[in-house]
Amino acid sequence: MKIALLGYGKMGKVIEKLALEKGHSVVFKSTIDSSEGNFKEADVAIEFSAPEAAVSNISKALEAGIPVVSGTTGWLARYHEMVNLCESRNGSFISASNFSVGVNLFFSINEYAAKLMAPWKEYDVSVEEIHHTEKKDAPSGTAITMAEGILKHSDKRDWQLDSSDEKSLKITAKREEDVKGTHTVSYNSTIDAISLEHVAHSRDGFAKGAILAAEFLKDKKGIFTMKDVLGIED
Ligand SMILES: NC(=O)c1ccc[n+]([C@@H]2O[C@H](COP(=O)([O-])OP(=O)(O)OC[C@H]3O[C@@H](n4cnc5c(N)ncnc54)[C@H](O)[C@@H]3O)[C@@H](O)[C@H]2O)c1
Ligand SMILES: O=C(O)C1=N[C@H](C(=O)O)CCC1
Repeated sequence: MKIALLGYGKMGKVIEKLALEKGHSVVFKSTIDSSEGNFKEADVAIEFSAPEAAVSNISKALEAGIPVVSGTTGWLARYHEMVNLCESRNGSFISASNFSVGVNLFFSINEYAAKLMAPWKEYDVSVEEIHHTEKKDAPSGTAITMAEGILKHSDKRDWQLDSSDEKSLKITAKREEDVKGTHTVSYNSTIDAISLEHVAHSRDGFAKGAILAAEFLKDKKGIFTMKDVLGIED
């Protein structure tokens, strides 16, 4: 598979290493200042750039007829525009807040726990995420996906960063040197506490999942999710 890497920072570099180990090739790499290689030759584009760059990168690839796997977070208020563009071009698109297999299993565990906990009103639920200090967006896309999973089964009205309003699901975002990504959902009562946590030890899980998504998407048309890629039921 010939890959175009749109964004060649921490994630682009790990994806390149693991893709080459799997026998794929990287025919194009772009950063904010430069681009090299042949974009149009790619079978698939893997986009991990920056919140302000994602829409332009994804649009360029869809307009060129190249299937797009996008991992960039912090731009999803414009997700529907990319869905519309993909549909109008009969293209192929997967976006995920987190491509790691473990996190996608964790998303299902999180929803199951939220459903189980729903009748037990003495427990207050909250989400915490910790990432490295270079991260541009807060809360993380993963924390937002987790919050959306909890809200499906909860009386809370919405999620809010650092909220003290008890009608909102509180998300706390912490930034610490070199943390790859830690997500915790906690249920606290005056009697006890239950927490579920996912800890990423490296960026390899995100990169492996993005390559799996690219392999899945390469010869398909339409809009897919990581649940489709991994065969996880709703
Ligand atoms: N979905 C996931 O599994 C997952 C995992 C890790 C990171 N991320 C997200 O992916 C994004 C990138 O993460 P990172 O750690 O690689 O960041 P990074 O800052 O290390 O790298 C970003 C790269 O994008 C480039 N870039 C910026 N604007 C660009 C543009 N207009 N065109 C092309 N390239 C551009 C930068 O030059 C840089 O090379 C972030 O939004 C992060 O939150 C998602
Ligand atoms: O390093 C990052 O930035 C990460 N971003 C994603 C998010 O916002 O959830 C996934 C985890 C790593």
